[in-house]
Amino acid sequence: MSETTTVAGAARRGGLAEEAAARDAGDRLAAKRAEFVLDDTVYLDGNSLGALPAGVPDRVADVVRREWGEMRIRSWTESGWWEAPERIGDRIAPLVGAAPGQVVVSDSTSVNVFKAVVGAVRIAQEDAPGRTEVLVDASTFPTDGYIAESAARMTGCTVRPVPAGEMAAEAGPYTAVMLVNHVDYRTGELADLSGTTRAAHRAGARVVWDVCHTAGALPVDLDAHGVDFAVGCTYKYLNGGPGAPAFLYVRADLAERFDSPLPGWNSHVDPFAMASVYAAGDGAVRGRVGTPDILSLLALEESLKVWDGVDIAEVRAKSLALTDFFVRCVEAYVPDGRVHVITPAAHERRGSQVALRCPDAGGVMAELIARGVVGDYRRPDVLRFGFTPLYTSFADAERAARVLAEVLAEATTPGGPA
Ligand SMILES: Cc1ncc(COP(=O)(O)O)c(C=O)c1O
Ligand SMILES: Nc1c(O)cccc1C(=O)C[C@H](N)C(=O)O
Repeated sequence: MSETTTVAGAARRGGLAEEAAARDAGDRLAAKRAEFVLDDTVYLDGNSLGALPAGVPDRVADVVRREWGEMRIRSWTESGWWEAPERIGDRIAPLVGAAPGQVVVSDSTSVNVFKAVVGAVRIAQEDAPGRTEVLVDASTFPTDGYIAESAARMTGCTVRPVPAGEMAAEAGPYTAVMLVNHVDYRTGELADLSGTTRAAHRAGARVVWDVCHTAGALPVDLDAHGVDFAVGCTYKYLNGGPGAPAFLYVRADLAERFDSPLPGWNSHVDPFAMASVYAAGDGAVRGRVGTPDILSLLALEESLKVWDGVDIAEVRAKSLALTDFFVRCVEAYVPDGRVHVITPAAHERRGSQVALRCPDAGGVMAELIARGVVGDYRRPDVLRFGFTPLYTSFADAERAARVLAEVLAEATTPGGPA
């Protein structure tokens, strides 16, 4: 590298580092970072596993020692364990634009995909028995595709993969259900929830949205858009912890018609009647199956306190500013042609991550992690950086791009990291 290039590079870096500092100083969400357990690492993997909210360890210890250790069985009633799936569902509801009573926290996202797809097909076929097609977005997270395939077989349907952007045009008289990922987990592309839902309904079909990558990252507005069913995980932007239970949304006016394919005793109208004949409970309760995972549920409940007083619209504004800024830093620092941004530039088509196509992405990410910048690698050639506005700073974005440029510069040097 010539001396002139080095000087020009330093000036550019200086400008962006100063801009990052100024933006952090004016960031109204900046104080939220102190509510998480973080270190000097630049953590850009909150779209896979959110960071630990600081209140969780003490709360979990209290649940284990006092509620379980001392109160034992009494806690099902006296500590509010039994109602936790609906209570915590109601805490998540405003974050995804749902009125109370429609969200239950239970099981994994995969299991909820099953409940939602079968439930939606049953409703669609009740309305029109000839509907035998399930459209699944072609670049779906794999679990949704696998489960849709099985759900389809069980309901006399077949699955047809269609790109998320073409779903609206592809829905027809045979379509029972469309299962769509709100954000493409690999590229970060945001699907058109409003238009696709409208198109599904125009065609007489039902729609199931997987909002794993948008819940807690941007306004989802499930009620406003008339979504039928939605599922989402709580361990990404909702910071519920590894394996935290997922949620299921069933629109209020469909609740009565939701015929769950997993009608466990917890979803019964009177579970402790221990009746031999099943009678579904009302509202969100219908989404339950068996005994809730109380330790994880209550850890999640504590995690959700970081959202007190937070406006999701403000989170979205910061997410877009962070991702715009990160892309600018990458373009300024990384030598031309070394990476290709595959996340759409248009705000209305972008989630809360930036994905870069890069040869030897696996080796590059390993080196980034070794240098304190944690993103993730998705095979074969994608570097993925998730931006969690509650704890990611503009300085983090600048440092991540700077370290990426260093790693890539060394990779082209004989004996360099990649
Ligand atoms: C879009 C999407 N759906 C589902 C899942 C996972 O589902 P589960 O929580 O059942 O592992 C993930 C991530 O793991 C995901 O990104
Ligand atoms: N759920 C995960 C897990 O149990 C282990 C490792 C990663 C995950 C993920 O969440 C992956 C994530 N859904 C993705 O978008 O790639």
